[in-house]
Amino acid sequence: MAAQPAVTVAAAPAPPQVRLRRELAVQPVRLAAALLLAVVATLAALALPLLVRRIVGDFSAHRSLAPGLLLMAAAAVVGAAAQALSGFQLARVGEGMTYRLRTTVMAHALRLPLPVVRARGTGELAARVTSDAQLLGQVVEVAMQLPLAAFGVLATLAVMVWIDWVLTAVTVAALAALTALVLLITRRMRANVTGRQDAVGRIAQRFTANLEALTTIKACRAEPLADRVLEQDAEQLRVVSLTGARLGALVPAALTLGNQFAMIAVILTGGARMAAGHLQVAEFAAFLLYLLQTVPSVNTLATGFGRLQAGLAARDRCNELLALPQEADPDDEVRPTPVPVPGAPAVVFRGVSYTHTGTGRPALDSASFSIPRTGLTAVVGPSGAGKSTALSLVGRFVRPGAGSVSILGHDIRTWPLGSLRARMAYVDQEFTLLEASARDNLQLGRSGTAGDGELARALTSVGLAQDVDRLPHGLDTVLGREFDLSGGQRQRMALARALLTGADIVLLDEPTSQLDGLNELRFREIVDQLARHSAVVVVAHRLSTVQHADHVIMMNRGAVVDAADHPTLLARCAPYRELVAAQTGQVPVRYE
Ligand SMILES: Nc1ncnc2c1ncn2[C@@H]1O[C@H](COP(=O)(O)OP(=O)(O)OP(=O)(O)O)[C@@H](O)[C@H]1O
Repeated sequence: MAAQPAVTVAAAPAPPQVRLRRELAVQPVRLAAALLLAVVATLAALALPLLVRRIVGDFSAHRSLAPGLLLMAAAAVVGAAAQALSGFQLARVGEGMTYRLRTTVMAHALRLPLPVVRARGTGELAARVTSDAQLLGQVVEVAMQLPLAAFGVLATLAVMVWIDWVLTAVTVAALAALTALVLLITRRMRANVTGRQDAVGRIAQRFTANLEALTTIKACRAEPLADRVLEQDAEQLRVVSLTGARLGALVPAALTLGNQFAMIAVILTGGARMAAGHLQVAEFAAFLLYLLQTVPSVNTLATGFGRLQAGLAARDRCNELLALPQEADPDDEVRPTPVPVPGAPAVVFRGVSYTHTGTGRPALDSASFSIPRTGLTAVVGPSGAGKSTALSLVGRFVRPGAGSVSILGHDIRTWPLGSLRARMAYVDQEFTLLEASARDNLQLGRSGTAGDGELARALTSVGLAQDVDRLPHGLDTVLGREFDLSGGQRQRMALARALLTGADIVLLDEPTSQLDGLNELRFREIVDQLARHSAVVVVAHRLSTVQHADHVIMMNRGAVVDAADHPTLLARCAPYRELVAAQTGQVPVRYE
């Protein structure tokens, strides 16, 4: 066997965090067009009160109103068209960013280590790509609207200064008080949105978990219990949302109040100035129109800050997920793929320990064993002995806390993850199928596509050819929803998948649990076929499988008790004898 290299592998780097400025710069042309159109819309809106002033002047001077009216209509139409086009461009930029964010977060989540995904929960992770991504998408619109609204307000104020600086000073004083109030409210909104999104994640997680366990819930009549727990989550979400709604409701109230104060102050001051002869009626009318025109921009500024805070809170939640390291090593892409050492065992465990997150007791405790390059190896032992955990370590779904694992003569850490898994086929306890066609499910894990003949041979080997033929679209039937397979059929489908991969190491976790007598016989034939060229490792409870194995590893409480062939273990290993006796109904198992 090759000497074990000293390997130090850092955790994989996370993908880049979501940075709004960088995201906005991805579509510069579209963004520039949106900005330009928005400026046109603002300028058109600014022209309207000036045109009103001109029309009032024309009216007093008995001049024709037609040119002024025509100009006004043209400014209104151009402004409206520019506003609509700008909004659409912004929406496209926003949707583009949401798409990138969703795909990045989903791709990252799929590459996280299994224990991390389990600890987080599927529903909670799903909430990040649904509700958080949506909140973040609206930030683009807001990020553009805020400077434009600020530009609109400033440009309007400049024209207002030109008309009457005293009235403008009164307006600015009223608006400043309003802005301070709104900023105070929106600052508190960000923390509230984080709390609300956390609560959305919790409810999504619990609901998903309950749907996945729906058969058990129904069978145990546990619907009321599930209702109660879900109601608690919904109540938490309601309470945190109410706090947000309270803050949100304060913003329009503050806006209305501020606008009304500004209007009253301007009317009083304007009346006094007109009485003193410092202001004309036409100027005052134009000023009032400008004041009214600032209202939507000020509203946009105030509500935009709130939406921005919500988007930033969602960004922080997505970034928190993106910061979690992936399971692959950083240099996986460039690392050379090791060549299997001739004659080296398929798998070697040397003093391997592993403790599942959150549990105090190691599931594997200094376990050492070796699995030959070909043949059938059965891993046996009482429930909770650590058999499935050992398989997870071989597939590098988890990494050892101590000790080392070698695959085909090389430390497992030297294998790029993709190359390592390409050498293995793994059939888990749930015989999972993807929501995809039977054809795609069969070819999962295979490097090239298989022809119909090869697929048919694999299906015949596992006794599934007729069942697949009976599906409405044969191999092209999408499995998982209305057309599903029975537990035993799924199990055989997973075996057919293992057959088609041509892997060096085939890991089978309790593969016969749902097979009838005939199919168990078939299973043995398939395993014999596989074991001629591969190392087949079976976590087995059935004596029939164990007796048949070339090599048996007996485990208990995370340790390897003994390893040899079946007759040798029967002769020298008392716990193994007890296990076999229990299988044949002779004596109960007494390990603990
Ligand atoms: N995802 C997990 N999180 C926490 N603890 C776990 C997890 N999976 C297994 N364990 C614990 O690790 C120990 C070994 O479990 P493992 O599934 O490896 O045993 P096993 O021998 O395969 O059992 P069985 O024959 O019942 O499937 C058990 O004590 C179990 O409770």
